[in-house]
Amino acid sequence: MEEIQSQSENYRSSSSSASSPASRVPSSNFFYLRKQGALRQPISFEDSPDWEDNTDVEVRVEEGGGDSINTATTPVSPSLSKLNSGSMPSPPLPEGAVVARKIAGATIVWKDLTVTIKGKRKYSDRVVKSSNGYALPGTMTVIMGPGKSGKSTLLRALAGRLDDSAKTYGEVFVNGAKSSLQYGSYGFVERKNTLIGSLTVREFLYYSALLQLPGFFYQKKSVVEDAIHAMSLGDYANKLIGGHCYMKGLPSGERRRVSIARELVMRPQALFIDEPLYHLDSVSALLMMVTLKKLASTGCTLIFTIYQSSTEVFGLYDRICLLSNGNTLFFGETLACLQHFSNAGFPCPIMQSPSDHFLRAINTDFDRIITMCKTWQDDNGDFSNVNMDTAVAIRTLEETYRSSADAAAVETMIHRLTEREGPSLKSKGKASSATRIAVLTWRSLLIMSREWKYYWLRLILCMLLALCVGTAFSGLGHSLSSVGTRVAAIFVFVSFASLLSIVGVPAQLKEVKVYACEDSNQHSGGIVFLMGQILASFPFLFLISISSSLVFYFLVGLRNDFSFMMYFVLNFFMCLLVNEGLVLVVATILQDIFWSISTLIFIHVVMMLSAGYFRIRSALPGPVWMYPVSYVAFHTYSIQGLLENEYDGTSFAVGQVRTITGYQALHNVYDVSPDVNSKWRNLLILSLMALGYRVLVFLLLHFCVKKNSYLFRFVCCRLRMNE
Ligand SMILES: Nc1ncnc2c1ncn2[C@@H]1O[C@H](COP(=O)(O)OP(=O)(O)OP(=O)(O)O)[C@@H](O)[C@H]1O
Repeated sequence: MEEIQSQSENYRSSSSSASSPASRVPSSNFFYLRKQGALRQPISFEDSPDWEDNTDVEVRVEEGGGDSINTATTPVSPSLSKLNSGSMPSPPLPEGAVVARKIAGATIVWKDLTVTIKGKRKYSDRVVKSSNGYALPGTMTVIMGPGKSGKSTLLRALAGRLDDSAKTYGEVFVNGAKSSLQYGSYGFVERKNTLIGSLTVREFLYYSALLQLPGFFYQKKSVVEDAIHAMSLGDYANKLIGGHCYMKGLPSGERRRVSIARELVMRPQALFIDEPLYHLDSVSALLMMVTLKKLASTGCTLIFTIYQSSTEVFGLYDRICLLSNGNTLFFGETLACLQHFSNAGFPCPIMQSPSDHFLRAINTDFDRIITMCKTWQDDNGDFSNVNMDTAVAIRTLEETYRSSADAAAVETMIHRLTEREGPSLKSKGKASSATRIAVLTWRSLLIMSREWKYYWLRLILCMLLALCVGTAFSGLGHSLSSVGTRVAAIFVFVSFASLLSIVGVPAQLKEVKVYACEDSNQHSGGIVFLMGQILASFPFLFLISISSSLVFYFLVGLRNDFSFMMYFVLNFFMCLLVNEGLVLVVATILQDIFWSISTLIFIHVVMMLSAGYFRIRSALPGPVWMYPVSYVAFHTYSIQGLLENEYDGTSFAVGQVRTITGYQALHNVYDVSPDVNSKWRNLLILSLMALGYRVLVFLLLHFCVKKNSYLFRFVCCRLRMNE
């Protein structure tokens, strides 16, 4: 807490303006007065960076075990020492201090940046309109505005992460050059945390480092520890992210910091965060911002979006880009923004949070509330400090900014930052695909073994089902009259066990979400994910199939031969593998637990109906039920194979002299083939189906999740509505 206090003390002295110095701010605004004797140098346009060819990276001194990221091999980037020194005062050198290298941040400049989004029909498809601004190493630049003002879109445009439906016009410069950010040089943290609850913070970051970075396993430990320290997660490092029955999971603030730490293992020069304070209380928000401020002080360029923040948190920002409906209402230092509002006729009242004031002035949603409360307001005095229609206020602020010295100063700064190219940010090495498959397999194995709802619950349910079906159909004997009942037993066991596999949907869905997040940051790939997933699932599926098959097999009294029994186990294993693929396909498309489960139950019921038990397959109506449903239903091949395995080479006595083959005994009850190799053909079809579903999942991941297709957006849209 001491640390937080000392950092929050600093914020009061942390902002000064290039064009609107603190002297212009009313002295009554006590939050924004510079502390006497503060070490911070005011930033001015004379401080614009000079790119140096010097290969040394500035060093910073940290007390033992300090929370900085050591960047011993970080390549040089522009020396912006003067600007860097502007964000936080460096502490004096304590004795025995550990020398840590600073990260060479990236200078990001955007000029006349416009983003249009296809399909966004309301009013205009221009989501960001001619935005100008810059972010410097060692500083925190915040994109602020009401909901749907284009904050996330601008952030994505700067990071080069817009999806295909968006078009960007204008220029983005990285270190003075018109180029995009390369792999490893930047990190992007999405608004929603996608973490793995069954791993500890340290494990989660370690596996993430293994997926992201090339090199030996032991080398990743130090980057993970650095990321843990940088995000002040030391106390939580060995805690399970999702908790367990006797322990609650990580609080939301710590979860958010873990999401950020994941991006830090790459030691990025720039970090983009969409809403770091999303759903955080005021204490967690302040702790988050102080931690980010500390991270920025190591040299990293931080850009993030914020909807609203407390006064204390607001004071920590270096620069603010205020958006409303895609228009830039202000870009510059935080103090200057207050001055800008004052100049436009909307001074921030004393004791009111600047961010609340800004949003109050430019958020059109307030108009509705004011109208709604008109009568009450008349009786209780005016609770609005902006006595103007919001649309007019926005126009006034926009025009005031356009003609202000702040806008001119930003243009001058942009010109200076882009007139010479600095060192380009090189792409960092990636872990090889083989390493990634091995890491994902191991990680999935760990998750599957720890999350009891993944496979353990299914194992218990399948065992119980085998016991129930086995006892219900026990003592059948091997007479001709038992054929129909035996077919029923096999059908019930296979169909119901496959149906029970649906309990794995939530876990599968989580895996898909983690994949989507990792893939968007290029930490994973479709094939890598599928290989890891399928390899890790093998031992669990085999365990389920062998244990439940054996119970069922012996209780019902199927053929007493090892090879026939092993075929039964193998067939049931393949059946579970196909079903796993089907579950993955549905979960990938629908991305929602309720809809995935409902759809899967419906698919299973339809497949059971067409599997040839309720009505023999050859008698099913041709269109739909026969073609294609009965051919697509994996139940058909599995049950057919199992029955052929059970009755192949058998014969039944009919009367005194006549005998019939197993095939003849069966073919009136279930559609089987007289061919002796048919059971193996059915097994092959099942394995091809398992493969086919994986290929389908790969295509869906590639074209729907990754490319953010219309289908995927439609589904996401519907889910957002559900939320
Ligand atoms: N992929 C997309 N397809 C269609 N419209 C989009 C897409 N992305 C953003 N938009 C639209 O662009 C506008 C700005 O969205 P954006 O997410 O950038 O705003 P925001 O300021 O971050 O808002 P919020 O904080 O509410 O998410 C919104 O009207 C949104 O509906």
